[in-house]
Amino acid sequence: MAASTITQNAVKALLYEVTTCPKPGLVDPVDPGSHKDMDVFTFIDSSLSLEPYFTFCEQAGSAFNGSDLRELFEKLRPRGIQAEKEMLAATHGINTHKGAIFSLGIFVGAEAYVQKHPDQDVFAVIRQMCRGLVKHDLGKASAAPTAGEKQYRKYGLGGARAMAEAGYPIIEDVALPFLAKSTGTTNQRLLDTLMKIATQAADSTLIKRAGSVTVVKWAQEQAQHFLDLGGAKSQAGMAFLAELNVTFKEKNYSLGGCADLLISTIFLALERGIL
Ligand SMILES: CC(C)(COP(=O)(O)OP(=O)(O)OC[C@H]1O[C@@H](n2cnc3c(N)ncnc32)[C@H](O[C@H]2O[C@H](COP(=O)(O)OP(=O)(O)OP(=O)(O)O)[C@@H](O)[C@H]2O)[C@@H]1O)[C@@H](O)C(=O)NCCC(=O)NCCS
Ligand SMILES: Nc1ncnc2[nH]cnc12
Repeated sequence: MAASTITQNAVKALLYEVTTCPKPGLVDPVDPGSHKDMDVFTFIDSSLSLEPYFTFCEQAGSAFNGSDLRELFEKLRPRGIQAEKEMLAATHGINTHKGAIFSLGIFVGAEAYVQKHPDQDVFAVIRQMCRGLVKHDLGKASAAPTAGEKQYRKYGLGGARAMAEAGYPIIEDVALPFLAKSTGTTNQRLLDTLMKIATQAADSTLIKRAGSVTVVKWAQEQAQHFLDLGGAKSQAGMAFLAELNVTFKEKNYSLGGCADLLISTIFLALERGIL
C-alpha cells in the first residue's frame, strides 16, 4: 500500500537533506565529509528502511486520543529503538539517522495528531509529548553512557532530548521562518537554512568529535560569517564554505545534529507547502 503524505514527506525530508550540497563535514552526493564510513547511498538505503517506522508513528499519532501526550511518546519509543536496528541492518551497521529517528519520529507523530486536532500546534504538542524527558533519560547515570549522556554530565547540555522537551524552538522561531523567507534554488535555500541552524544549535555530534564544548561558539561564528558573505547565492559565501569543508574534514568535525534539525525543518516545510 502506498505510504501516505505525512510518511512520504518524512522520507522525502531525509533525501532532500542528504542531497543538499556542499555541506561542511557532512555527507552529500559529492563528498562524504568527515564520515569515512558512509556515503549518499548509505543514506538512501537508511531513508527507505525507515518508511515503516514513520508509518507507525503517523498511525500512532492519528489514533491517539488520550489526555497525556507523554503516552504517545512512550508508544513511539520502543518502535524507535526497533527502527534503529532496521536502519543498522540497511546500512550494514553504520549510524546514519539515529538522531533523525528520534526527532523526525516525534514530528511525524505530532503532525498526525494535529491533523486530527487542528486546534493544536505541532510544537506545543511536542512539548507535551516530551515533558520531563531529559530528567527521565539522564537524571540517573547509566552503565554505558552515550555521547548525549556524557555531555549532560560534563556540561549540563541536554542535546537532542533538551531540544525535543523545549518543542524545538530553533525550528519554530528560527529555521522554519528563515526557510519560508529564503530565495534561490531549493539547494541554495536548504544550504542557507542548514547554516542558519548552525548559528544557533549546540550540536552534540560536533562536541563529541571536537572533544570540547568550546567548538560550538566557533562553529556558530563560521556559520554566521557564511550568511554575512551572502550565503549560497554568493560566490564569496560558496568560496568560504569550500574552505570550511576542508577545515571540518581536517578536524573530523560534523554537524550531524544540525543536519537532523534541517531534516525536521524540511519535513514541516513540505507539510506546509513552503517547499
Ligand atoms: C534520545 C536519543 C537521541 C539518545 O541518543 P544520545 O544519548 O546519543 O543523544 P545525543 O547525542 O544528544 O543525540 C543523538 C543524536 O541526535 C543528533 N543531535 C545531536 N545534537 C542535536 C541537537 N542539538 N538537536 C537535535 N539533534 C541532535 C545527532 O544525530 C546525528 O549525528 C549522528 C551522526 O554523527 P556521528 O558523529 O557520525 O555519530 P556516530 O556514528 O555515533 O559517531 P562516529 O562513530 O561516526 O564518530 C547521526 O545519529 C545523526 O542522526 C546525535 O548523534 C536516541 O538515540 C534514543 O534514545 N533513541 C531510542 C529510541 C527513541 O527514543 N526513539 C524516539 C521515538 S519518537
Ligand atoms: N548528511 C549527513 N551527514 C552526516 N550525518 C548526518 N546525519 C543526518 N544527515 C547527515
